[in-house]
Amino acid sequence: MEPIIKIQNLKKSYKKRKAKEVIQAVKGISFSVNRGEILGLLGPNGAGKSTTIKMICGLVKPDAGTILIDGINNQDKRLKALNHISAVLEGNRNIYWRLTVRENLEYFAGNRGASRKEVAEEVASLLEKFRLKEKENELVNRLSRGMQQKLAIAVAMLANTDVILLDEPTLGLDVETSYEVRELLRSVASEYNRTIIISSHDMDVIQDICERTVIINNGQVVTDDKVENLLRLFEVRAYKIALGGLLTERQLLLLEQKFPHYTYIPDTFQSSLEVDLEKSEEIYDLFDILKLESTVVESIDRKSINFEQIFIKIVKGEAEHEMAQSS
Ligand SMILES: Nc1ncnc2c1ncn2[C@@H]1O[C@H](COP(=O)(O)OP(=O)(O)OP(=O)(O)O)[C@@H](O)[C@H]1O
Repeated sequence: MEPIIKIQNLKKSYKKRKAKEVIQAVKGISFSVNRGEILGLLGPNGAGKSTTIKMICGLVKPDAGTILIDGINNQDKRLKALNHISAVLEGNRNIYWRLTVRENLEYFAGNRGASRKEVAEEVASLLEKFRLKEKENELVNRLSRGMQQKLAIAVAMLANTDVILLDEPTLGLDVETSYEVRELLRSVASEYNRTIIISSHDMDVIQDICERTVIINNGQVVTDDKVENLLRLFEVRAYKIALGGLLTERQLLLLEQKFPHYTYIPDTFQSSLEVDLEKSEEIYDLFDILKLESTVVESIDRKSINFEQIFIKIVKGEAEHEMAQSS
């Protein structure tokens, strides 16, 4: 099936107002988004995520490259392409702060030209699904951040677009509401077959609900893979070893040469050593180094790695070997 969004070689530079300096925010980004998929768009601060999202929504004009939305070029046929997208960006500007929850839902449902009966049914179902019923007559500006966020997502759903773009959907939410929003997003994608693109710094949320992630760094895509694959790829050869004493200078030097990204926490009674192996066989090299000074190995465990740690490795460029071996 054709992807719902296809981005090819997208570029965008900004000119700084006073200085003559040009900032290349996006330097040739390409990726696709499949229908019904929840995709995480990640990257450190300033990587180019917001610029990319704004170009997809037609808020910023690219210098080069194409964005096809359901096969329609969003430069040539802007309105037709944008009919497929709704966005909940920073500050939830897609809802009216001086209207109540119910008024917002009725307004946006009515906007689509639905009949009174349809509007009433849809509003009732969304109030129920998003657990907003008890606050239906509350003004938006008096709601908690979590309630506002749920309403903003409900309103984005009302537009009936194929794609919903969300910028930091769980930012500032308490744990319980964050889980509720995650659950809602999962069901929006599966029950209503919507495609969701999430930009977030919360790796827990990404690991929890995204099937695939596109990681951007310095204006370029550095990883485009399923979350599951990345977790498997990185988990498999990370070891945590408890040692019955300290390592010597000589051992540390050899470790540095063989496993440049090792972590060593010295302790006279029980030191800890964490090593990422490129190949499983390298465990023997590690044992050779330990054997040199007859270091006692008290335990050896597979280190569990979460998505946040993987993200940091990828962004710091420490992941080249893992990525190269998987491709
Ligand atoms: N309107 C603008 N004028 C000038 N420079 C800009 C503008 N918008 C973004 N930039 C610059 O472009 C680069 C990419 O910014 P962008 O906001 O796309 O990154 P981001 O990945 O969304 O970052 P964050 O996670 O901090 O929101 C940054 O260096 C930023 O300072």
